[in-house]
Amino acid sequence: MLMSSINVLLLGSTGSIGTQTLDIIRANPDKFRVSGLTANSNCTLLAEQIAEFRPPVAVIASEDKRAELIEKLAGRSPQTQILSGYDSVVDISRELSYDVLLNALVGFSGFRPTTEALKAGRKVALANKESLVVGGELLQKYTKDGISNLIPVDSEHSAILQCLIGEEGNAIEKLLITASGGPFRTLPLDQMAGITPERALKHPNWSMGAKITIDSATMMNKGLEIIEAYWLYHLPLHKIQAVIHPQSIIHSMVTFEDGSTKAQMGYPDMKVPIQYALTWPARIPLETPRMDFSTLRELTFEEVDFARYPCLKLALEAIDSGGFAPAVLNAANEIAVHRFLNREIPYIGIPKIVSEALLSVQPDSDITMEALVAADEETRAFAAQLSI
Ligand SMILES: NC(=O)C1=CN([C@@H]2O[C@H](COP(=O)(O)OP(=O)(O)OC[C@H]3O[C@@H](n4cnc5c(N)ncnc54)[C@H](OP(=O)(O)O)[C@@H]3O)[C@@H](O)[C@H]2O)C=CC1
Ligand SMILES: CC(=O)[C@@H](O)[C@H](O)COP(=O)(O)O
Ligand SMILES: [Mn+2]
Repeated sequence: MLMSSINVLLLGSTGSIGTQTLDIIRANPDKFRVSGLTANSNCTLLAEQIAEFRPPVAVIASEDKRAELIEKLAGRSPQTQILSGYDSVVDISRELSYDVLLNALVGFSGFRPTTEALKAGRKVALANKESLVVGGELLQKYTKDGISNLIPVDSEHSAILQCLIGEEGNAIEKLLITASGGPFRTLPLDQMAGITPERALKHPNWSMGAKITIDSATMMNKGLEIIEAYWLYHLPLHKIQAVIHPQSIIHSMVTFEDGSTKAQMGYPDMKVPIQYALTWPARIPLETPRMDFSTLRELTFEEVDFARYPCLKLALEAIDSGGFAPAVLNAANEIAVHRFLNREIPYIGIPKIVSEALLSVQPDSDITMEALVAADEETRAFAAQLSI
């Protein structure tokens, strides 16, 4: 039972996770308050959200959208301080008064806010898996005992967290991270070159932002999630395995040393892990379809074929190499996905760019936030000019 309301700073409020988080907050006005909202450039939706939730602070990261935001808001929430610029997103993560920061930014843009919040001893509910991919090693310094101040929103990592309740002190033999396999799980390999952005953006089970939807198709998403699990749950890599489960009903599983395997299930709905991350370790009611086992026909599983999903292999190699390799992997992937969506490169160009970047960009310094930012920039420049 929650005793008092939870003040949420929501970064990326206009995105897929951001809007679903606001649905949860709207449904529970006595349990949650909004401390701050941020968007990149969608000032129309941000203005509506500010008018509805009346937060003390809101940030539009694109400086040139500030005037438009204020015009659209038309004085509907005079108590909200309007800031602009990406640095303001980082600053409020460190300085604002709130109980939990929900990081629903996409890509590298989430890394600095997560780092600053954790460094300042704040609690972070993390959807932005890229924060841990880029900076897992650095962030270890700022996380307390395990995940008490860093709570996963990602459905697989939430599933693992739920499986681990009551298992303190019991050794884990394996984490099984489920993957849908994306829209091209059964496509003949010789047809991969012709995949269009429209087809790749049709995820079989989940409705999500564009970047993660392409990552799901290539299974880079599962690679990022294995790295995320590595830093969250502190297990050697050989104990973290991806398994294809096309129905996305089992969100992940944990096998213990006595051979018992726990699985967390539910129809695909991100509101479940978002709400759980906000209220953890408590649960509160949520209106979402309940599992109906009388209509559930099959739960199937397949091994991952690296020839079909080379991005997953690259991600495993990057975390095995350590150092800056995961940051290079992430930056190159972001640029490659962007170029694919812009029709500059074919679908099969995505792993080519990532692989070239991993071979070519090799920063050599201590891992600090500044060095990771520099590695990200260097890799982006490299990946943007690579001809495929
Ligand atoms: N969607 C899902 O179901 C799931 C998502 N995740 C993870 O959650 C994160 C968010 O994903 P998703 O909601 O799908 O992404 P979306 O693209 O839908 O939303 C991204 C949000 O971040 C803002 N944003 C984008 N770039 C910047 C930037 N450079 N500076 C500041 N703000 C920025 C966007 O603002 P604007 O709208 O103005 O562009 C938007 O509010 C990702 O890390 C993803 O991997 C994990 C599991 C499931
Ligand atoms: C909902 C969620 O957590 C996504 O990360 C999802 O897992 C993507 O689906 P894939 O299993 O296809 O990567
Ligand atoms: Mn996931």
